[in-house]
Amino acid sequence: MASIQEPPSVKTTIPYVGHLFGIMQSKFNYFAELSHKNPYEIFTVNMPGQKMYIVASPKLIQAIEKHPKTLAYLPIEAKFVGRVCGISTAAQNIIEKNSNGEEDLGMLHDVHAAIRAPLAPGAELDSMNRIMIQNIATSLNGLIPSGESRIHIKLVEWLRHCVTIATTNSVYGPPNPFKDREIADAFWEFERNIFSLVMGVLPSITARSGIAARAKVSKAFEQYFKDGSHTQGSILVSDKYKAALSNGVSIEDWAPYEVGSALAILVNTTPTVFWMIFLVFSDPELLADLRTEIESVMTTSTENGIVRNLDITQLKQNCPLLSSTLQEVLRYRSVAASIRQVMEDTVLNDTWLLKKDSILQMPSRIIHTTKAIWGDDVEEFNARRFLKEYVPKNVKKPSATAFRAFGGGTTLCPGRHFATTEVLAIATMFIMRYNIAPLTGKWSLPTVDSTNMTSAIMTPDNDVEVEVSLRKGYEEGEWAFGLKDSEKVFAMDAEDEGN
Ligand code: HEM
Repeated sequence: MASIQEPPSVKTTIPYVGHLFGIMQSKFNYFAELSHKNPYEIFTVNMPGQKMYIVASPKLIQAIEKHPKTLAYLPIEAKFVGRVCGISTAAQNIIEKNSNGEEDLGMLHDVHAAIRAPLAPGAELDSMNRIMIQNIATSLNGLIPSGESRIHIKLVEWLRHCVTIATTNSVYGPPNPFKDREIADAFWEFERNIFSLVMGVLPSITARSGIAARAKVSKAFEQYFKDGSHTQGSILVSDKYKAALSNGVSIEDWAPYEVGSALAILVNTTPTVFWMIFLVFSDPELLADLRTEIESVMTTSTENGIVRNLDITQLKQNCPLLSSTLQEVLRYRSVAASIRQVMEDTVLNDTWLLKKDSILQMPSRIIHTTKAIWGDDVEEFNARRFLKEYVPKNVKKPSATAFRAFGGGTTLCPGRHFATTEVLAIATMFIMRYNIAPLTGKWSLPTVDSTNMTSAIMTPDNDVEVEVSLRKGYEEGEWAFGLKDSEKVFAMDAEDEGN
């Protein structure tokens, strides 16, 4: 039997002041570079007052997911929710009680169950998806004013507003607080300030504008719940609210918690759709191939004028290059941290001893940039990488578990079905309907240094100003989306395969 030992320590050169900085590092290349220089399947990074284990192997990640109670996520969320959301001590105590869902009890346990059910394939998800795609069609139908053939936009800003409105209208229903542009802008101001809020060092000075912005969105949510507006929203919003209230949380505390929850549903979709559009339009050959593929499933009716229909179910099932492109965008731009707290000494695979109170991280950036998994071209964007017939150079076909953009195990992103529908809807309509050209004349990949700790996808440091013009031959008529029921799961993540 192999000897049991703690993972080897690896020297770091950056000064850590706490594990929050460790989480930030997983957003950039730091841990990936460290891991590629020290090819262990798991290693230890010692920080003052905090030991952190960094995992670099998909096989070991699978072993970790088998210990959801001892290698747990919810106690970490319980610790930070107060700082992110600014809730009362009474509510913080409720959240921390049974935070690991002991005996299936506890507020976080109940809220998480209320999140997962409506976002799983079924009638609830279908109804949210339909509202979302309807809103996207409205935004895109109004992008170029009637009678004009082109417009200049800031791509990130435009996409962020389109995604914010489509997602929140679908979650919060007609009385959606985000419909008020001031509330939506305040939410994004709060998001920009998350790191200072979580750090908690003199927040009234370092996170002043974030606190004010959060209070503004929170007030709007307080009114929303007091008016009973959640009864007009999705089951997602009303069941979460019921779960919180039944655990004794007040409306005044649930409102700021809801602001924090909105981070999960909003922060990753805009950068994903931005990179998808950027990477497709900057590669004319890929753009042409995608247009041919999507054209084969697009239908056009002329009964009441020209109406072009993009059926999302068809796109997901019958456009392999489109699916592969989205998966590769997610692989190439993912910076998910996937954090766990070690609740008690745990031995993995009869080999690695993980000590109680340590933090465990499974950064997607390490797995997604390992040559031994993906091949020598791992650093490049290759839209064909996920096609069934694609043969990578110098390596076996990567195991599906090496795709970590939606995390995995107990924290596998429950919004992945909704998110892939949203990204595909926006991206395919841009691809089929418009030409896009950067105003600088050149597609230059933006840097991503300001990527925030809440983001699982790199966010561009600068916006990209583009000219969007109507595509020749597609100037006339209306555009719409179709969506059949989601009984058949679209398996973009290995954990959905076999459904
Ligand atoms: C392309 C867009 C998206 C990406 C890449 C993404 C990715 C992720 C990742 C990596 C996690 C953490 C997993 C882990 O720690 O192992 C996560 C968590 C989560 N995501 Fe997503 N997400 C996206 C969109 C969405 C959307 C649209 C929703 C809701 C409608 C959503 C809801 C959530 C929730 C509620 C969690 C927390 C789950 C938990 O704590 O157990 N996500 N997401």
